[in-house]
Amino acid sequence: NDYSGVAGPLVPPPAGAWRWLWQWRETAAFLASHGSGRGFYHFVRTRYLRHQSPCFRTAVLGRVHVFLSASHPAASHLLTAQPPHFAKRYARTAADLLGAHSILCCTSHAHHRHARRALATTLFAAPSTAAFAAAFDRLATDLIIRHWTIRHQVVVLDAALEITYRAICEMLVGRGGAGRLAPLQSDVFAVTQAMLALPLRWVPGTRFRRGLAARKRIMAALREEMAARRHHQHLHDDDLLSLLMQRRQLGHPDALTEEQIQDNMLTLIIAGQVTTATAITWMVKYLSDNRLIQDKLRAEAFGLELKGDYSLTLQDLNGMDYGYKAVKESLRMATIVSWFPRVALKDCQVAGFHIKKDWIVNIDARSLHYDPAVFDNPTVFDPSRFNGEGEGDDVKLGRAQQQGRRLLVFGAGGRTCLGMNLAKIMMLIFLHRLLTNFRWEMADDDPSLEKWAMFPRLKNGCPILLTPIHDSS
Ligand code: HEM
Repeated sequence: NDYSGVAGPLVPPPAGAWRWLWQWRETAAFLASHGSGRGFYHFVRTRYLRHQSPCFRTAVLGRVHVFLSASHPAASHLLTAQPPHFAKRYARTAADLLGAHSILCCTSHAHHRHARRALATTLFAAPSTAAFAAAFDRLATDLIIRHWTIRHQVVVLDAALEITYRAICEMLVGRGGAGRLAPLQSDVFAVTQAMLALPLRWVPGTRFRRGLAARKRIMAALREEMAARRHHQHLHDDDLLSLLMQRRQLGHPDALTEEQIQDNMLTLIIAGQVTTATAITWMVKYLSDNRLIQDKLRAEAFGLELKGDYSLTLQDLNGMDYGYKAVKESLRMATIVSWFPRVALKDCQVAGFHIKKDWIVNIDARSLHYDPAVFDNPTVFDPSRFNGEGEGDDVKLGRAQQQGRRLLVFGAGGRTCLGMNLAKIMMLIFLHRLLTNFRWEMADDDPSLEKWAMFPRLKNGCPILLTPIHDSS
């Protein structure tokens, strides 16, 4: 699918009454691919093939959607230049579930800038990143060394969801507050599941209604936590909630309101937990399919010569050169967030295509990550494609540099993922602890994807058979 540079016509839909039929069929095909084991991207791939263009038009649930391959230069312009006539747009259901103030959903550039500055300056300061790595290492060690040692078979996705949830909650509300959020993991899951559901808010028992009810319980818990902190004047420095509440008390220019804080706490959990757990799961799967790479990574991990009951630091993670490449390659192959939606605020041209006001342009990262013109042998898991990426100069880019720079796993421009360093830290730590304690292989090779999942993931959750290192070496 090398479509870069090609600007074919944006095939118009049939006219008149046939258009309704076409819209209905497109929606039905989209929902059918979601509800099948092939995953929702099947819908997109088949349309690229049909239209033989980097851009095609479809209609889902009454909205016109344009898919634009991120291989096309116009796509990176849309992401990085953030032209004022485009705004980020998730489905209405996402805004209902995450809240009107969620950084993921706010469409106004000014509101977004304010929320992003408030969150980025508090959350991602260097000391909090080191503390986060230490907390995640404690959780991963507890899981892999203490719990997995007595098991022969484990399901990676379940375990990864559990520890990413706990790590993110601890970062947001501290270890004490995480106790209040711990019982709400199933509610967070219900909100995630509802994000792609049909918005049947008045029909009892629907996924969307369950998601809204779950959001209410999470918001109530966050309100209680904030009230308790205010009551006891209990605003420590070391978690995000305290920092945001302090700023509010002090009237800081980057302060968020109570509602903005609550919506964004939920957003960070949703944006960070399932994405990272899914990425960890795919990484484990790719490495069970590529045992030589698994062994090479293990050699690097043992070569770090960390002694005794060590805890991993950011400096240790910096030494995991091949590990880092494996993380990047897993992210490329899995492309957890397949496309990034933007809405046109007026009629305009994109890559020679006429786009009308209110159409959604989805910038498709997956087609870029599997484009052979950009990534050599894109269906092969090969961390060494990034060898030599940090070397050379900008004028004459080597192939590895080109491949590294075109990666779009965390988006680009002003809406780039706020948690990308945290996600990479979690993946590297998990990888290191698994490699240094076990060899593993898949216990069930069924490639089917989970139906109706927000991000593509294996239906079986990636069950693996573990062999402790000291038994097999
Ligand atoms: C492997 C894991 C992750 C992946 C693949 C991922 C991917 C992405 C992508 C592609 C975007 C941009 C979407 C767009 O432009 O439309 C994004 C945005 C975002 N991500 Fe992540 N993410 C991950 C983990 C995390 C974590 C751990 C957090 C925080 C705890 C997080 C918080 C956010 C936030 C707040 C945004 C919105 C940024 C904005 O709009 O300014 N993500 N993520």
